Amino acid sequence: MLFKGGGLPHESLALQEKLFGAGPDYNFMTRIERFKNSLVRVQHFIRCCARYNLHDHADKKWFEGVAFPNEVSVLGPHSGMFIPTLKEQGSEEQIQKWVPQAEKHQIMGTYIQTELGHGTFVRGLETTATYDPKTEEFILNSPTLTSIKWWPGGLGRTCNFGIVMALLYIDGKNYGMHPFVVQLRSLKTHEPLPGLTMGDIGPKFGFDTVDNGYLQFNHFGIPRENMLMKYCQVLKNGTYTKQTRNPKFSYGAMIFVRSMVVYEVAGQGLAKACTIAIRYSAIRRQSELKKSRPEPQILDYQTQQYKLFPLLALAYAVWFTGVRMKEIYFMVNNEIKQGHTERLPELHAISSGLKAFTTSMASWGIERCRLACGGHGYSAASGLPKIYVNATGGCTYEGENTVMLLQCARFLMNIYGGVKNGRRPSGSVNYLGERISSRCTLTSEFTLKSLADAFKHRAARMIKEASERLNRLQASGNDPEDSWNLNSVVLTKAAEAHCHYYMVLVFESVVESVEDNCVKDILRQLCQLLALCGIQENSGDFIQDGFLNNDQLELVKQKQLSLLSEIRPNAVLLVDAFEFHDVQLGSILGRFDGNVYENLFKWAKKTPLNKPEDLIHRLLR
Ligand SMILES: CCCCCCCCC/C=C/C(=O)SCCNC(=O)CCNC(=O)[C@H](O)C(C)(C)COP(=O)(O)OP(=O)(O)OC[C@H]1O[C@@H](n2cnc3c(N)ncnc32)[C@H](O)[C@@H]1OP(=O)(O)O
Ligand SMILES: Cc1cc2nc3c(=O)[nH]c(=O)nc-3n(C[C@H](O)[C@H](O)[C@H](O)COP(=O)(O)OP(=O)(O)OC[C@H]3O[C@@H](n4cnc5c(N)ncnc54)[C@H](O)[C@@H]3O)c2cc1C
Repeated sequence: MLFKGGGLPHESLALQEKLFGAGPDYNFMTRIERFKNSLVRVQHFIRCCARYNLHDHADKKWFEGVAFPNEVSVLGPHSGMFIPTLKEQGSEEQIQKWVPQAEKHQIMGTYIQTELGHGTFVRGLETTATYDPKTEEFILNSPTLTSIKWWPGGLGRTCNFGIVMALLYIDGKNYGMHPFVVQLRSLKTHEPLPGLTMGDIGPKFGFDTVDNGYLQFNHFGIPRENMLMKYCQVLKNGTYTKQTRNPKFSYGAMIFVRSMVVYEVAGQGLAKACTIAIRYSAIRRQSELKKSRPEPQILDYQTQQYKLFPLLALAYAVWFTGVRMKEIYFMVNNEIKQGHTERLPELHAISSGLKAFTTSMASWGIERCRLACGGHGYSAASGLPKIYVNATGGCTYEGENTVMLLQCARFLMNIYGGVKNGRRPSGSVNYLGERISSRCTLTSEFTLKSLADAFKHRAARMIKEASERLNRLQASGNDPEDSWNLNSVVLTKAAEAHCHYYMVLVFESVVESVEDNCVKDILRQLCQLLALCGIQENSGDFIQDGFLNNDQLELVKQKQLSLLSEIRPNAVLLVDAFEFHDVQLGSILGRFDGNVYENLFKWAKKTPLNKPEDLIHRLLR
């Protein structure tokens, strides 16, 4: 790749230094300043991509990580949702009409689905698009207060286009949710078009650099050609035609982002937090390990290793799983483009499950990294608060995690039910076709195969028991909906167990694929630690059916603790291997040069509160 490893053109780094280092620091800005500063960088980013002929996706992603460290810019919804939806849901003519303009940033778009009153329940969304054959227009309207579009990124002030998800009505009949391309603002004045009320929804937990906004339609007309018509069409006379049986094709944008979130949000966020916490733990000396000996690196305390090394293993696991999730998405998406939709249900399930599982684990892990860094971890200078608020949004957007796990569970129940009726499962659920062996193959050697088999056993057992409990609830007189709700905690745990097994399996396959024996051994240690911690933290799942006994759990704990000291010598190298540039990390604690104290002091002295002309200073005189 052109830039991987910091070959960024000097001026961009200078800009970054100015914007992030020498110039006004992100942490010292107000929300409005952060938003405006982000727009300056968006313009610079777009110019640099043109100037350096940056087209490779990985290069642009790397450069984005430098230009927008641990933050989402308006390019997120534009490139991550608006353009992919045009490409996936638009007809050839529509793609030709809008994609070139969007890719040249002549129009900036977002994905407008969520409303004040509904986010999870897409079928409950209320915005309407009523076809008028006389004018050959769709009339978009927000019929209620709760139907006001709410949350879309870039909607508040920036974007002048959007893909609006609305209920299609023709002759009074509701055809369900469909995507519509809507121009929101004048391309000359940037003012909202007549019939639209728009604005920013106000300060949030994070995402300061994105103007998440609201949009209210007041009988707003758009041309018939603006409904994305790859899979279904509305003819001039109002006739509705469709080329697919699957009504969920209009949900495609969500699968795409969920599939990307695993690597881009969970993987990157946790890997950065581990880099900061482990580098800092190698710098920080504190307390006394041995009488009259110098203060040790805090990374030499077993408790510090116990906090951080399982997270390092998890960061590698989520990173590898995110890479695999992207591969699967593009593979299945290509199949769908050729008309083979058989694997769409599995893609929906695994992307929903892994998005939920990995963003939850990453949020928990990033916070644990902060806690391991003492007071300086609590400072904005650590970069950890910004990494946290950016990553944890992923637990909510693109489908709240609980709801996503239930979607995954729904697929698992369908598959398990099919197995009982003689259907052979394949892909990520092929193990559900195997007989569940109750014999545990775990030995003190803890081979990756035996560890993966333990997680396979746990997932298969929990899915089987969730299915049986669902049947019992129905057999005892509950209707299917109540039975599902009364079983939903068990169902989410079965989905988590499935995702956990999938992640261990991916990690095992990566380790086995490594040729260099030294690297293989180190990655094997991380994979073992990931699995052993998973067993330890969910031991109830492994002993409930007698699969593991207390003696084996004791062996698990001993091996887990011995791995900590085995990993210690390579810990810093393992985070350096993520190759984050200091600008991407945005952390004084995690600086590659380790020069923490001097830069922490310099940074603090720059804080606006220390400016002599500052108001408080005058008040204190
Ligand atoms: C990168 C870095 C970024 C970084 C930048 C990120 C910036 C933030 C961007 C954020 C953008 C957003 O949040 S955009 C808004 C995101 N919103 C959401 O994700 C809403 C979440 N809710 C939903 O997706 C839906 O409501 C869902 C929960 C799936 C339920 O949908 P329905 O009620 O229509 O469907 P159900 O009745 O549950 O299921 C009916 C069948 O349809 C199937 N089904 C459901 N959804 C399906 C789907 N998408 N594809 C295929 N099939 C699907 C089910 O498996 C069932 O199959 P059978 O079992 O075989 O019948
Ligand atoms: C940072 C950020 C960026 C966003 N960007 C966009 C965007 O660009 N475009 C866009 O359209 N939207 C966007 N969203 C909105 C996002 O998609 C919704 O917030 C999300 O889908 C959840 O819907 P909701 O907020 O209405 O929560 P609700 O659906 O009201 O859920 C609230 C809680 O209720 C519970 N719950 C809900 N349904 C169920 C169920 N079926 N079973 C069990 N429990 C349930 C869950 O605990 C859930 O957390 C963004 C949100 C955030 C936070």
